[in-house]
Amino acid sequence: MAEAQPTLDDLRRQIDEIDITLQELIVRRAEVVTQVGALKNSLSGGARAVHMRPAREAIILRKLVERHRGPLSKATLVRMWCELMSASLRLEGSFSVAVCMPSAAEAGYWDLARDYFGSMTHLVPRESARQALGAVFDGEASVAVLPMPQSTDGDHWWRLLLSRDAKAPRIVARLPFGARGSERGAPVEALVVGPIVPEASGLDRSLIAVETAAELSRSALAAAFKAEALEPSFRVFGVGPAETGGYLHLIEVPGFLSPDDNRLTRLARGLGPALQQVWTLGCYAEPLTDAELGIAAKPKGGR
Ligand SMILES: C=C(O[C@@H]1C=C(C(=O)O)C=C[C@H]1O)C(=O)O
Repeated sequence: MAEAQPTLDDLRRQIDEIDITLQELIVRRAEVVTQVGALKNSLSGGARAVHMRPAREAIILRKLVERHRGPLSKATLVRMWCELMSASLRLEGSFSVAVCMPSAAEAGYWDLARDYFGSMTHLVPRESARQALGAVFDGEASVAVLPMPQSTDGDHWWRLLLSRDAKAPRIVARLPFGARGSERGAPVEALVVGPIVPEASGLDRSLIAVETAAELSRSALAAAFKAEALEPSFRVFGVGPAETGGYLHLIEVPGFLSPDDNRLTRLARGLGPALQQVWTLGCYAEPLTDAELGIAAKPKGGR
């Protein structure tokens, strides 16, 4: 005899049981997070600290995607975990995000911030990248969501990060990390900046600012990086003159580079007198790819 099909009530009863189990687990997770927050507060010695750990979040999201199965999309699961981790972060202490939003029509950074930091995190709009970053420097916001730098930018906000102070704000994440949600306007990319010590997630890219004398060519700069096995990509080439008269370049390299990495010392030596200064501005965990997220390649020209 064929087994009886479950009724709608049977299936809903199963869903109700699963929801109870899920909720119990979420309650337990929140209890552990509260302990993490207390531990972080005791380690920071009472100083006001930003508890976000983007590298740890990237590791969690990558593992989540790797072990996922079944019909629910990985992109949706990542979005759910982003909401969960941001809610956790708010349990540990105050957390808010200043977002570069020049006008109501340019809401791309807001959409990215909301997708990553969740709909309950306090987002504050600022008219320019410089103002959003200013909110972090003034302690009005924990982190800022800023446009990915381009050579054509009128205002190079990353120049405000040229500091040797270990507590200065740093680039710590890139958005979107998961799939793009519904967004307004043309798709944009952003960097997250905050007073957080950059950490390696295992698959990272680092951002370096290099100040050179005006005459140094792109190929000479690239050769010096390659000699140290640092494959450079120039995000911004030769804006200047800097305060000290040289030219500033924003360069991205694969991997995690801390300020005391000896490749930087050797790079400085290799560049010789043409080099004036090198700064590490932070790093970001490489975002999940469409292939990792199980998203089919888009047809050329389409979205
Ligand atoms: C719980 C932590 O704090 C935050 C919340 C996280 C989470 O919910 O898993 C992960 C990283 C942090 O941004 C942590 O640092 O482990």
